[in-house]
Amino acid sequence: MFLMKDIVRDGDPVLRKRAAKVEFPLTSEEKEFAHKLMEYLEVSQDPELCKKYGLRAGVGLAAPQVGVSKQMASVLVPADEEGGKPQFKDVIINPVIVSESVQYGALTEGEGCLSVDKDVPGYVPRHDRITLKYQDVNGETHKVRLKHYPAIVCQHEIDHLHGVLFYDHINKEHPFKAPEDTVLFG
Ligand SMILES: O=CN(O)C[C@@H](CC1CCCC1)C(=O)N1NCCC[C@H]1C(=O)Nc1ccccn1
Ligand code: NI
Repeated sequence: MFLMKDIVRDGDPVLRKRAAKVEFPLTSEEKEFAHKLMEYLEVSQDPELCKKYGLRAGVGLAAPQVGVSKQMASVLVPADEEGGKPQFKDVIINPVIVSESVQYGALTEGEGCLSVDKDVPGYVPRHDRITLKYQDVNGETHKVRLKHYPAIVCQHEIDHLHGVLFYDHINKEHPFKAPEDTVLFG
């Protein structure tokens, strides 16, 4: 199981590389790796296990964050209300945003990253709605329309696969200035 010691931190060049496309069928090692990417999120979102293993709870984890420069990331966006099913849950492989809203969305409290230990305050403007195409571990292609928080999370993960970190998007002069009619939420 991945632990915090396995998570690569900002400054390591692997976080600034463009990750390689994944070929199908996946090797058994790649299948196991994809499972571990999701397992981290599941364990970290369980308060007891999170504490037991000293994890930082996360809703996404990209392969480069554990030193693997491959186009693969796990996303687990919890249900809005207790006990509901997750808003989005899958390991997205070779993801491509095929269309995106003109309108921006941003988390009111800004973003963080398991690979960035410092706080970087400011809005991270992203597309409020996206159409995402990706392959799952079985090589099945999915095309999903996401909006608001799930869309933000997937864009944060896809950025990692392109060597981009959240604070690259923060306006240096006016960190809490967002583009016109940005949807602020969270
Ligand atoms: O690339 C992936 N990462 O860097 C993990 C990040 C991904 C999110 C950051 C903003 C959008 C995607 C992550 O999850 N976090 N960032 C740092 C600490 C907090 C943590 C978080 O938001 N946790 C959380 C939220 C709701 C429910 C449970 N846990
Ligand atoms: Ni991150």
